[in-house]
Amino acid sequence: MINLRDIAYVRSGTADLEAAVRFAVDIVGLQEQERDDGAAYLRADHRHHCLAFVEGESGVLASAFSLGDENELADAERQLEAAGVPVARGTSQQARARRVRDLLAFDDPFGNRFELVVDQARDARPVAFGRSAGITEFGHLCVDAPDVREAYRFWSGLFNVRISDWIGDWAALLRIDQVHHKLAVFRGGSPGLCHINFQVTSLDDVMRSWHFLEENGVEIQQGPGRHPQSTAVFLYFKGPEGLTYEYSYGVQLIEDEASWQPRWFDPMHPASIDMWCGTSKRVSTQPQVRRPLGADR
Ligand SMILES: O=C(O)c1cccc(O)c1O
Ligand SMILES: [Fe+2]
Repeated sequence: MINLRDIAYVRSGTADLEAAVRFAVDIVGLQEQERDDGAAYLRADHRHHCLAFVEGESGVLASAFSLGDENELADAERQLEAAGVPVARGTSQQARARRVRDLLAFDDPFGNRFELVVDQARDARPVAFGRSAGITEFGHLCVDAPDVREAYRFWSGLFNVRISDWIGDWAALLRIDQVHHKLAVFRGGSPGLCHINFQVTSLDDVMRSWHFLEENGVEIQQGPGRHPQSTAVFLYFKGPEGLTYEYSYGVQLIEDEASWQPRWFDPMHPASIDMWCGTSKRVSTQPQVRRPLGADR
């Protein structure tokens, strides 16, 4: 089993690097750590960066997890190849571009590109946030997949990934440590990044950001609301080129691994994504789990 230690970064292609960076800094509140060779690195916490925009075609390029050391990376390569998953070992140039010591890349069964990295650079300085959104850390990443249960079988079969909760077969919330989830898989017609999440310090941060985003004409995708799964108060909003961001406050920890029982939330009810809504009778026979990216994907 491959032991994922933490999420590391998301790399996203952008046709307008300046617009992507300005939004990430001025609106989301991240720090522009540096630019280098057509890429811009955005920081939220101790990581050198958690989001890299790369000049080129729009769309997610890769999502990365960190492993413990080079031995675990070599072992992961062996295990993936033994499972018939093609692996590409990163070059020193690619590692440098990611500010890691070494990496490998593979695709999930649906074509989502993932990278496993070791020794992601850490920055010991305080984060110089673009605005005071209250961000504490890069919280989780969510990818799209046509078959969420197949995605779960892939991740739980090869990695230390456990199911924390289901929203029907529309979404799987997956943990690799005590945090309720660091990886989520949403049902989508094609591979892609569903959203990237940042944890914030307080409920006030979520609500203040809501007003800030509204005042700045940013498209709110959903929320403020409260997820019944992690119990986090959330707010999804849309950045340039369809990149959806999520702030959330209050994600629960699963501290008693042995006794945790995954729950199955009814996707037909809006309260399954936002427990503050949908108190009227069931209003539709269609799944109400409004994907943060909208059902059209
Ligand atoms: O935090 C959660 O529980 C959650 C639930 C559904 C979808 C999400 O994006 C979430 O972050
Ligand atoms: Fe989320």
